[in-house]
Amino acid sequence: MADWIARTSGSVQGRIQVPGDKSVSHRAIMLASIADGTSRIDGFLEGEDTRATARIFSQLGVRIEAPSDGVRIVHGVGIDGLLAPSCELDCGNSGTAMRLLSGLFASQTFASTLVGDESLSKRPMRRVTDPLCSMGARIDTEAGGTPPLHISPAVALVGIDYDSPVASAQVKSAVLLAGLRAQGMTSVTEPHPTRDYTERMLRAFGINIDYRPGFASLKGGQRLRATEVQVPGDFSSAAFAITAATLVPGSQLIIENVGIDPRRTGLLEALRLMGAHIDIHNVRSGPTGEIATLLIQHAPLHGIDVPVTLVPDMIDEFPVLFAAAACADGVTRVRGASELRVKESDRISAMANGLRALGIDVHETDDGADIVGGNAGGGDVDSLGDHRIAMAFAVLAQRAGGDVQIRDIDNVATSYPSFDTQMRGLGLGLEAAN
Ligand SMILES: O=C(O)C1=C[C@@H](OP(=O)(O)O)[C@@H](O)[C@H](O)C1
Ligand SMILES: C=C(OP(=O)(O)O)C(=O)O
Repeated sequence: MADWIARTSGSVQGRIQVPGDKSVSHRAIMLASIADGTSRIDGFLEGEDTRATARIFSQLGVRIEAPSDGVRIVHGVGIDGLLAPSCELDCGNSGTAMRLLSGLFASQTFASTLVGDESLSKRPMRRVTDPLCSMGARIDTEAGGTPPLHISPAVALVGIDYDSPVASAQVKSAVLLAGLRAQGMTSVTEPHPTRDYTERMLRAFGINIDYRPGFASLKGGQRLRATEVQVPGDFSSAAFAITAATLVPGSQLIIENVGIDPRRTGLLEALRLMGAHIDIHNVRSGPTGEIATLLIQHAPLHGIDVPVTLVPDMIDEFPVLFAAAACADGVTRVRGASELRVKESDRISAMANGLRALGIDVHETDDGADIVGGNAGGGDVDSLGDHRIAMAFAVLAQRAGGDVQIRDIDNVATSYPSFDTQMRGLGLGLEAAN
């Protein structure tokens, strides 16, 4: 189990591109694998989560070439061409992989078992198995609704008009992917619009799909056509450098080629409400939403009540928002974010405990926290094996009064393997502990 030591260094300076978007990379492999023909993916995230998805399709008979870093050539086998697996399919740490694949495999005529690591094995799966089973799928979980998922060969799925109780792109995507091979129409309505990459990318792969914010609908029985996918930089990875540059005096940072879809960039809004200086330049449209260059300068922050409507748009960015709040003047209140308790770790407690270990006052609630900005000191924090908790504390340490030891950082490789090298290149104080 590896640790980091992170500490204040100089200002954050430079120009970077962050690795490819994780959500788009997962979907690109999945859709290209079940398409007719050969697809090319550029900018693929070379992370453990997305590589796990690619490995699963290789185990189902899809030939996937990796001629160079970030490139995949996927020889699609068609929607009915996947082969029965001869082993359990390992989704690693990835909720996205397990939930989306449960939808895709629910309609297959072979049995499959989806397993995950210790963290994924604790995450709730009924949010996907309930709607899938009401379409006719047969999926068994552990007693508490947790993995492994044992998916029985499908008889015939029927379309569903699903009113999702949770704002989750993973739930929406699982139902839509099952709908590809279901009889009739499959529709999903969400309580709050979430990222629409599945919808956009299905359309790019030739599927006739109707969608608008908070709603998507498609007819079963269509086939996918191979295409080229250009994966944008992952805003959720950019979030760490954005926050570091905001927090450290004298910083000036440029991040190029980042996806700025509004369903992903709630953190920009929240940081701006707190006083951040972030400019967006060179906006252009791409197949998965707008892409831009971000220019960030240091600015002193003040506490805010994070608007509840922003929560789904920044769902993966709360760990680093907590870090920003710890350095802000006054109290930052987060509410309506109970989903954070069922991510790779319970992200509310993980952040609250770590912040307290550094001397920051935090009051937890069921669905959020009040973070009292102050002067963080050095100390020892446990990431609980959660990539985003580890990276958030690496950012906060740049403003701490002493060394911060961050425990259990290996899982950073799931989403951002080059994080430490890239951050050191920008001037952050971050090294492996021995
Ligand atoms: O669809 C996706 O790619 C994702 C959706 C979000 O999860 P939920 O659907 O559980 O909100 C997000 O937290 C996750 O990192 C990726
Ligand atoms: C929650 C995350 O991913 P997943 O749900 O795919 O594990 C994340 O990357 O922060």
